[in-house]
Amino acid sequence: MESNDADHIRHNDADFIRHNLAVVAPRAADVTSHFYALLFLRRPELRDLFPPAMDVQRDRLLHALIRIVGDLDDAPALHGYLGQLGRDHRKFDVIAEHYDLVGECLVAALARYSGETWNDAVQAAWTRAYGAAAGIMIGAADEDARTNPPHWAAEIVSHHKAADDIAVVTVRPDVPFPYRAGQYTFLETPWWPRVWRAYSIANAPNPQGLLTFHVRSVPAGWVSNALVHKAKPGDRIKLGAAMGEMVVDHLAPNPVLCVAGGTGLAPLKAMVEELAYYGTDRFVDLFYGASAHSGLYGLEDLLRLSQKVSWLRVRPALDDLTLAGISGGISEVVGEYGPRFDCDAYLSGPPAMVLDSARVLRRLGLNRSQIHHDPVVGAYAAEAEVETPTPVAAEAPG
Ligand SMILES: NC(=O)C1=CN([C@@H]2O[C@H](COP(=O)(O)OP(=O)(O)OC[C@H]3O[C@@H](n4cnc5c(N)ncnc54)[C@H](O)[C@@H]3O)[C@@H](O)[C@H]2O)C=CC1
Repeated sequence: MESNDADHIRHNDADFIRHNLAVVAPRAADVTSHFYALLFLRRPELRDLFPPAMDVQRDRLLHALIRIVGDLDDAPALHGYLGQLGRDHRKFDVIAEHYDLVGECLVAALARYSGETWNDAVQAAWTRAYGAAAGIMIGAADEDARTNPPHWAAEIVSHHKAADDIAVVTVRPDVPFPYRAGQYTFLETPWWPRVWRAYSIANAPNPQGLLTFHVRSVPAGWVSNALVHKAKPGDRIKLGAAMGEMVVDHLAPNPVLCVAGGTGLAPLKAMVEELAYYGTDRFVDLFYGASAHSGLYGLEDLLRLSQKVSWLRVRPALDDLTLAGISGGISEVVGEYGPRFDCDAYLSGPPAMVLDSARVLRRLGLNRSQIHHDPVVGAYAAEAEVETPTPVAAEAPG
């Protein structure tokens, strides 16, 4: 496949691609299955780069395509996303020479499910666009390789159960792992090679270089079950590069609203820690909801911190119980106790909670630019290892 160094996708090509993706959308699962079948037929050895079960992988490809097509008219966003994707693919041992074959298989799979709407113009548009996208991914991966390893090996240094199904796992990477509070990363465990799952880092960067993760085991969740029930100090895992744009500016003057649901607390806890570290003047109102009491496993630490500093207020809520005068689902609670109109809001928890809270905040008058959360599939696919959410306006890292 022809490779194109252009760092943008032509306007006309974008129209052809959008139209074609709408045509194949009802058969999207077949397109991705066919794509991988072609890829492994042509280069069987590439099968070893992927996990034994391909369902999550197929969804990730689809989400990535949807995200790319959604950003076709926004060159900086597209560039940023593709760069991140290129860097992230280093952890799968993907190298530049794989990209041409991937492009050929993708175009062949699209052609097969496009029926009579497929023609030379559509093929040329996909080929050029893929060449440009691959060029950006390869460039970002090469650049990253100058300073970073493809992944970070790390040792588990502590493991404790915060509840029957929740573990707080702390690891020490062998070499420094650069990240910002609020970001997430993908983890690979020794029990499930090639199966990477996203978790947010639950602490701010610290001089010891330790990273903590909050993991809830979900039914049939391979990685989460291994991390909660099998992992112990001394075990070794791998981490992909840090990703995500949900970071907080500790110098801004306006208040911060955090809405956490269950283990979605992790990135918000890291952000609060970072604000504490820099001695912020920002007022932080943290709503923390869970469906069951065990989901409030992080409450004690937060309350302790809120007693020490004047800028943090923590308001827990349980779905069916009144706690400190508050009860109900966390998005309703936020709606009722209302944020300040000039705040920056950070949301993290189950996808439905994030979307619901965002809707509530919009209704209360916050702009889109004031509301921050990870991509609605991306980080949350973390624990949704089996039921992958429907790809609405979504991306999945990897
Ligand atoms: N472990 C991690 O690093 C991270 C985890 N997450 C995600 O956070 C979620 C945590 O789940 P659990 O601990 O089981 O939380 P949970 O089931 O205890 O729910 C937490 C809160 O979300 C609200 N909620 C749940 N479903 C809702 C819905 N359909 N509409 C509106 N609100 C809803 C509940 O009212 C509750 O207040 C998982 O989806 C996980 O993938 C997100 C970011 C990081």
